[in-house]
Amino acid sequence: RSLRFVTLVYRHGDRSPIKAFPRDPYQESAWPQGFGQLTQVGMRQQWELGQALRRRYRDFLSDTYRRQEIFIRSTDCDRTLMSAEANLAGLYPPGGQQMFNPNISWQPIPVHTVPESDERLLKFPLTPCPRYEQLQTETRHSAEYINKTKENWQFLQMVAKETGIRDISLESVWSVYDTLFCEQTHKMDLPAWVTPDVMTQLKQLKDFGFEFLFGIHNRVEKARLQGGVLLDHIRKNLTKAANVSAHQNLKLLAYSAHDTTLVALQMALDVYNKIQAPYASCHLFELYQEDDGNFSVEMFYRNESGKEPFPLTIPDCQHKCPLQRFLELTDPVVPQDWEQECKV
Ligand SMILES: CCCNC(=O)[C@H](O)[C@@H](O)C(=O)O
Repeated sequence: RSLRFVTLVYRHGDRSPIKAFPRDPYQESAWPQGFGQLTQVGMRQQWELGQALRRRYRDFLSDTYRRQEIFIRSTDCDRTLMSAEANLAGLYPPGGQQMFNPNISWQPIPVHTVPESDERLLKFPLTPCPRYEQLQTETRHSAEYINKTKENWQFLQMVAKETGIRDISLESVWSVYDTLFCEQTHKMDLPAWVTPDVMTQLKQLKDFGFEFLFGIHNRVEKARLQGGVLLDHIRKNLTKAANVSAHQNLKLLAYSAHDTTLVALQMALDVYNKIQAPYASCHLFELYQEDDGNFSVEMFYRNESGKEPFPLTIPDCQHKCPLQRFLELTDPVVPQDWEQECKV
């Protein structure tokens, strides 16, 4: 059997906080490049992912960059554009001939994007979509959501007071954890109220926030309106790759995106492990042509550096999933007409 086509979806590397809460001792000036920017830790994480992919696909990709075999698209965000560039530096270190300067072991490779206002594929949740908002309202009335709010009411009040955020909720608390996580990662002293137990509880609430976005209530319909849009695009490319002759050049499609991109996609595939996609984590789709000529799809998830990606299996299929079966099983979470299905 032979590997015919690969699609990658990865989260950017380590970044500075998106924002600071009002009473945070560290405001934007505390960060070298300000908020939301890829750090050198993040650049290294992406370069390392690129090197791991180079090893994994050393017999699949040409060892020198060939423009027809790879296409990279990123959201129009500094951290994702820079992540893709760092990733490519690891994936395609130029061989002798390709070095445009003998002192620089790097070559430019295009990273495509669309303006943020036109991004309809890689940034989630996709809005505006009235039906999705309706599902979110229904989710807020679910027992799970109401209980979670009740169980954490005192805690959320404490966090509101300590942070100076007035309207804190299960849906906004993610950014308190995120900011503190970034500060902790970069060895900045945390305020005294942030004990290890507080961080643990904040992390749990942050993870619940991701569940709220794409699950808890009516996961399948939420998937049709969210992650299923990206999955539809990926399915179309897998099907196209299975229908062109073997020397079809495009071998690798890479999408440089966000944690919500990976979570939306994995919720649609029903393979989400309930843990926020880590920095530079990568979901892999590999299309194989078997000896009998049929095609199968294998999925992997690399969410720990230095470890091999682990196999992901879509429910009701085996890890090596025949393409037709993969398409049948994912039909329910792919929108027929997104605009129409968003109408209420
Ligand atoms: C409103 C802030 C949205 N957050 C982002 O864009 C981040 O990149 C986030 O998705 C991430 O992956 O860290």
